[in-house]
Amino acid sequence: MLARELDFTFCDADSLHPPENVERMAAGYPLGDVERWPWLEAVGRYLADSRTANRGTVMACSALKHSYRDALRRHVPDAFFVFLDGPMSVVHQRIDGRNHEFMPPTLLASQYLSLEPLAEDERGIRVDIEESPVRIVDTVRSAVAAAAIPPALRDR
Ligand SMILES: Nc1ncnc2c1ncn2[C@@H]1O[C@H](COP(=O)(O)OP(=O)(O)O)[C@@H](O)[C@H]1O
Ligand SMILES: O=C(O)[C@H](O)[C@@H](O)[C@H](O)[C@H](O)COP(=O)(O)O
Repeated sequence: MLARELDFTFCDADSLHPPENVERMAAGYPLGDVERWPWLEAVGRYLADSRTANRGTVMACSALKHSYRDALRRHVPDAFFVFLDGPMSVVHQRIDGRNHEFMPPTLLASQYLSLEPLAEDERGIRVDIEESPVRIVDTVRSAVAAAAIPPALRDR
């Protein structure tokens, strides 16, 4: 939805996991840093290639830790992160009600344990997942547009 509004391409980072990561998650085991680094590199490369092709991309990605986002920023330094924030109970309810190719709902708790919210020094925005999708897209679109204005020209 956001990609459509921005006229960007969309990619789900789930599609960039190597098969062994997919097998691991499907078997109910959480990934660790070791398994995530090659995946994050693939995500970063995808974003850098999009940039080279002058194409904006919305990447749906569980870039849970600051260090993971640093890895992505090494490929695309001005990446804008949208932190979809909300209580675990809400996410639990939602993923219980969906069909996912490989992620069992039992892995959710470990995702929250790894989660590091966006820090002050990170380019991006936090949005509340209990808002409607339309409202979230609107908020993000405005934030992306505002972030595109050079700091020296803001608030004039
Ligand atoms: N803002 C929202 N309000 C209500 N339901 C939502 C919202 N965002 C996502 N959902 C629902 O939550 C479920 C999980 O969403 P999904 O897009 O699969 O999440 P993920 O970000 O983990 O890929 C889906 O059924 C989706 O329709
Ligand atoms: O780093 C990880 O542990 C995985 O990337 C993991 O986060 C998985 O990809 C998603 O949780 C499942 O995909 P959804 O984003 O669709 O829930």
